[in-house]
Amino acid sequence: MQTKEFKAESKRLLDMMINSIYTHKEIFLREIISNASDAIDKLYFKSLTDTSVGMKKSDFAINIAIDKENRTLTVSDNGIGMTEEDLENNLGTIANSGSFAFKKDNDLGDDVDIIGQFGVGFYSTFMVAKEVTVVTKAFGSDQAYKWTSDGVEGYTIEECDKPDGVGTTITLKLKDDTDDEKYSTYLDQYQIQSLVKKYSDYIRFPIRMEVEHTHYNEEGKEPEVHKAIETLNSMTPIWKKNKSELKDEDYNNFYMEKFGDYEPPVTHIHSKNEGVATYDALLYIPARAPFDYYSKDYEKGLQLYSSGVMIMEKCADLLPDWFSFVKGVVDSEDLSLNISRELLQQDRQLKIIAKNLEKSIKNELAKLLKNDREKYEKFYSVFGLQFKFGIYQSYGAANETLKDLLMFPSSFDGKNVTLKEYVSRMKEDQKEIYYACGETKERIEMLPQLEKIKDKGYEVLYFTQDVDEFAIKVMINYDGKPFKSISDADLDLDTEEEKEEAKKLDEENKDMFAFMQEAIADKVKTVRLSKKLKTHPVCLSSDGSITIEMEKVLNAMPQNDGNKVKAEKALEINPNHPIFEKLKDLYANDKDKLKDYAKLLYDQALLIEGMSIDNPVEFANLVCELMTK
Ligand SMILES: Nc1ncnc2c1ncn2[C@@H]1O[C@H](COP(=O)(O)OP(=O)(O)OP(=O)(O)O)[C@@H](O)[C@H]1O
Repeated sequence: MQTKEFKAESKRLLDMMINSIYTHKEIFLREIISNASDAIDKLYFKSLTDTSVGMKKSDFAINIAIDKENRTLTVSDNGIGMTEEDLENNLGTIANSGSFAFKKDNDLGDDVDIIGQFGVGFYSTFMVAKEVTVVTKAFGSDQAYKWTSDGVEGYTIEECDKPDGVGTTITLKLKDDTDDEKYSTYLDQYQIQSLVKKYSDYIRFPIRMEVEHTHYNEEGKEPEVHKAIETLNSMTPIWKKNKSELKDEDYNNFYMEKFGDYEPPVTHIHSKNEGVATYDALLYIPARAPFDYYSKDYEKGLQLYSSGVMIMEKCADLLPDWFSFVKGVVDSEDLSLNISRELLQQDRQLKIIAKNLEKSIKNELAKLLKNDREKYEKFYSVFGLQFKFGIYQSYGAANETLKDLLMFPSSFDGKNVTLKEYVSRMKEDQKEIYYACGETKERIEMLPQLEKIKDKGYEVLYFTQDVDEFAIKVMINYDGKPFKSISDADLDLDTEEEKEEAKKLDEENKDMFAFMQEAIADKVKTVRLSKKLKTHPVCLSSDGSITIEMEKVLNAMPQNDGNKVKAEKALEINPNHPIFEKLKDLYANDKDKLKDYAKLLYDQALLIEGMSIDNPVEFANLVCELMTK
């Protein structure tokens, strides 16, 4: 049996490389700058053991030059350079990475950081250039070579002069502009400056370019143009620095510049991790939500760097939805990059990093809540809603992370209370966590059911956001204490004696309640005596799993049009209110009128709950009738 090697049609392969790997043409600059940085790192590494290199770290640099007239963009480095053989092997062979081999063969240490690994990045230049020329002189060689290619037909190598010594100069002759693609954008100084900032800001050697500045003097006078060589990259990322070197101001300035916010963040988290996953992270909790935060246009994610090169602008997998407001950067050398560096391969490392980050964010927020309540509450008023959505949408998976970050206004003093605080001050005989739903605190305060429960000294959480009740239905309980709506049928507030009494009264008036229920049979399932009302005449309560508040929210959703959800409602009558005697009287003497009363009381109860009544005209007529009789 004979083993044969696969053959590749190199022209087609090159075409595929150039045109199908990358989605953004602009990354070509990142790729050639990364190559220049690798070449410098190689020579720098050599200089550590070989004095004949004769260069200090500060002598190394990458230079960019724009020539608008000739439509060329040039990137040069004073790195290790390439021999004729290197040119054949590295630029003439697709998927051969001299850099990867170098990394494998040498024990590089912390000071050298090789980026290249796939042996394809260089070919991305052909996305924007119709011809690429590489002039290079390898360290230790007297001869320089020129490699030229159009990226289609092949390449040529010839001897040449390179007066500026060891290193490599790559010149791209840009393609002609078309209607769809303006390649001349890469001849624009600002575009190049911004691409370097975007992708290569943390390349550890200076990237320099001659930059023009126009100065506008007095009116009427010609503006002056100044030219100067400037370093375009910041080189050391702030997250690589030691925390002790940095002040809050440094962190805040970096945040505002990088993420375009005009307000400093609430807080930052700077972590350096080694072990199962090695990474540096610098995260920020913003003080305000971007305008599109609560819309589907908002994209969550952290900026992802690998070896100082920006890989992804918004890596969504690094943040759970409930912390989608967090901004920041993660830098890791451990990631398995996809060949284009635009995507990650399914990565276990990434999952570990994401889990760690989630924990750090949670801990930081818990710390803020503990140490600076005012600041936390301000933050919570902006982003707290996201936690509730998080619990609801994750079907409870986020409970553990988020339960102690939640807070709700309290019936005690109207101030926010956490669930932990609520439980810690529950009355001795209290078994459940009470809550009441309504549009505003003020509306909830008016709910008739609230009175008796407050009299008992129990605290009630006020739910004013639509998602509140949905979220706690998913949570079911906190610390073993179940949540209970004050509109629930079985609010167990009475003593045994009171219960006995109520049962008797219910029994005695069974027929009357049944009669009333019949009058409003399409609206309520039961009419019964209330055990939770104190001074108010009536209230509604729900018997099934859908509460009245949920009915309100679900039916308000546009997609629910025509398919209305209905809570199983009960109309409850206060036996201590004079209306009860009146009802009994009507049941004995004027049953027709009792029917009207049932309708009116039901509508009243709806209004108190903040719901609209089905037939306002009928309601108004009935009231008028009563007034005029
Ligand atoms: N400026 C340069 N100086 C010296 N050698 C270079 C230079 N540019 C490219 N090379 C050599 O050419 C090889 C191929 O470069 P290419 O950009 O295609 O791939 P890479 O950088 O190795 O990997 P990746 O695809 O991950 O970027 C490099 O590994 C390096 O050996």
